Amino acid sequence: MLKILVLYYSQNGSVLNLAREMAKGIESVEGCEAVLRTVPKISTVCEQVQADIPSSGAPYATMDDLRECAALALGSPTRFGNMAAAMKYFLDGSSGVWLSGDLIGKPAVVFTSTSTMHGGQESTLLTMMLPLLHQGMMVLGVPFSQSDMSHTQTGGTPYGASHVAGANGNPVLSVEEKKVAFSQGVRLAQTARQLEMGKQH
Ligand SMILES: Cc1cc2nc3c(=O)[nH]c(=O)nc-3n(C[C@H](O)[C@H](O)[C@H](O)COP(=O)(O)O)c2cc1C
Repeated sequence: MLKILVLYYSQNGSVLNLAREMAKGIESVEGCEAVLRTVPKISTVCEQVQADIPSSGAPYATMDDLRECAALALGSPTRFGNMAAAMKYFLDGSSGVWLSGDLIGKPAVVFTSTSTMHGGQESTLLTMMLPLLHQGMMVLGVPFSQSDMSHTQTGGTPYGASHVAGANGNPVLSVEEKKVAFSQGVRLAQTARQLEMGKQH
């Protein structure tokens, strides 16, 4: 089984729902398993620590999850046009993985959620790609052959799946947002599989 890491941060469930659709897409590809992981909140109060295991939801990711994955789907809410600090903090701790080169040549995708339509989805998605490129990953987008991309009235971008949650933070995905996220999971898993098969020859 190829383990594909779906690493996300979500406060109100929007990015979590995208992660779940992505995982369904991954698991629809034969031989691929989605491993859902999250990261803890961070605090400006340095003394404050969280339990090692969250009280509910996906377990916290470790650096070994990163090292051992065959591919990575990385999701974060948009915070002022960028990824959330909690995800950035986790990635900033991955220099050991960078030194080992364990992510070089592995495929990756990114996804996000915003409250507003023009609130920075593209800037978040594009900047989330940067640490992955430094890690040597091969970043995939969403092609317009995915027909929902041309019809969506909410989320779904060529840079990655997305959701527009609105002012009240509604985490329920539109049909198109679900389909774009699912298809991105499929594309990631199929690419990981093809790369794996190439190694075996
Ligand atoms: C500190 C902060 C900054 C935010 N910045 C933006 C932003 O730049 N653009 C935007 O449209 N929404 C912004 N939002 C809203 C979130 O991106 C949005 O509610 C998202 O759907 C949350 O995802 P989640 O439900 O997975 O936590 C911000 C929210 C917070 C708390």
